[in-house]
Amino acid sequence: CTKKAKMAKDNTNGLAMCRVLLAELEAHQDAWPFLTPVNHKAVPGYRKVIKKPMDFSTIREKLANNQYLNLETFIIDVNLVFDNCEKFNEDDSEIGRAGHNMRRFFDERWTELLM
Ligand SMILES: CO[C@H](O)CCc1ccc(O)cc1
Repeated sequence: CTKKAKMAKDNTNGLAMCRVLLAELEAHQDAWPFLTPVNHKAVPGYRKVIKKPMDFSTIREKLANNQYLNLETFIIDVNLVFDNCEKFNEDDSEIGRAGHNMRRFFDERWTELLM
């Protein structure tokens, strides 16, 4: 097959992996802080502190609208969820711990799928 066809296949495989990974993130017991956008009207300071909000439902919407070029651009958005969480929450807090647990789970899973 041509280089272009191989690239297309890789993207298809990459996007299939995004769907598998996102479903597993959403199903994780510690996913609850990340399932929907933070309500910045209800959380003082959030909009000021977190410049690029991201959550799993927004990632799902972007995936459905074909807004991820490949697995890499998807991983950037998932990491944004966890980086925002670390910025706004103490490590020793319910949500802080959930963020660390979810990041560890995600890192282990995508590396397993890719290796
Ligand atoms: C992913 O959750 C966000 O970091 C917001 C966390 C938060 C929301 C309300 C609070 O009273 C405290 C922290």
